[in-house]
Amino acid sequence: MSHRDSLFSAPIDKLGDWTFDERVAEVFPDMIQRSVPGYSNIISMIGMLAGRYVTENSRVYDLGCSLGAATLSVRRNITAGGCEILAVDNSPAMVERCRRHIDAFRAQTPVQVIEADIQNIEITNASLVVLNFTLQFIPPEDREALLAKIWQGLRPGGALVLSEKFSFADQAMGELLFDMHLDFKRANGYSELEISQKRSMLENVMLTDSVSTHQQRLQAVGFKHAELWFQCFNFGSLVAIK
Ligand SMILES: Nc1ncnc2c1ncn2[C@@H]1O[C@H](C[S@+](CC[C@H]([NH3+])C(=O)[O-])CC(=O)[O-])[C@@H](O)[C@H]1O
Ligand SMILES: O=C(O)C(=O)Cc1ccccc1
Repeated sequence: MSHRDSLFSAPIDKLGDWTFDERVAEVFPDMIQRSVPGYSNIISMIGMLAGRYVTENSRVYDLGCSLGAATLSVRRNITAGGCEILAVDNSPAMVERCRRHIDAFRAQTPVQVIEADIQNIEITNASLVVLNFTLQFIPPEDREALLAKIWQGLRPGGALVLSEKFSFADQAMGELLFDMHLDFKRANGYSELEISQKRSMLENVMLTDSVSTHQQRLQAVGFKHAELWFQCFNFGSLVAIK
């Protein structure tokens, strides 16, 4: 169903900034699987968290949903009744494919796929919010305001899953984990040229924080509990409870 990512295999003249356009959307499942260590584990474990945290008559928000992988995992695992999933992305190419992808499966819980900037939507009555590798694309100065809005929109006891690529304060550890990620990409068939062209396109667009920056920000907006529950190299996921 999904095509192999060879978008950056030939030399590109002028490398612009990264965008989630048609071409990226077309190969996205292959790209993310080969680029993000732990991705499929995180997707299936978001489903397990949904089984625990999604309560009757509440909403789930999948912010930066891409093709809806997290939404589908959540939907498969919801046992509570009267729930609704809102899957939001600002890339028209992703939203169009996400709708088709989700309509291909039947299930109880309805899903609304919304084309919007997650910074502009309203969040209410949420028992679970998923930011699966999306906050890293929001300008750093806007991240706290977005998390504050999520906190406001969560029910007491509700959960936020925040998965990100991390930076590290310790330079030696940062280099080791970064290099292990490079090895992971090489092992998945990416060439040095593909790796370096993609890195340069992401440079201005995807700005990473350390785990402790994420923890401090979550605490600052009001989350009582926040912990890293998964990590593979410089990628991982936190869960925060209101
Ligand atoms: N301001 C924004 N508003 C809405 N969407 C945005 C914004 N900025 C970026 N996006 C969207 O966030 C997604 C990030 S990918 C998420 C993977 C998915 N969660 C998954 O579980 O497969 C992660 C990655 O590619 O590393 C893209 O689809 C963007 O269009
Ligand atoms: O490929 C990388 O180096 C990444 O950091 C992850 C990624 C995966 C898919 C789109 C953009 C970034």
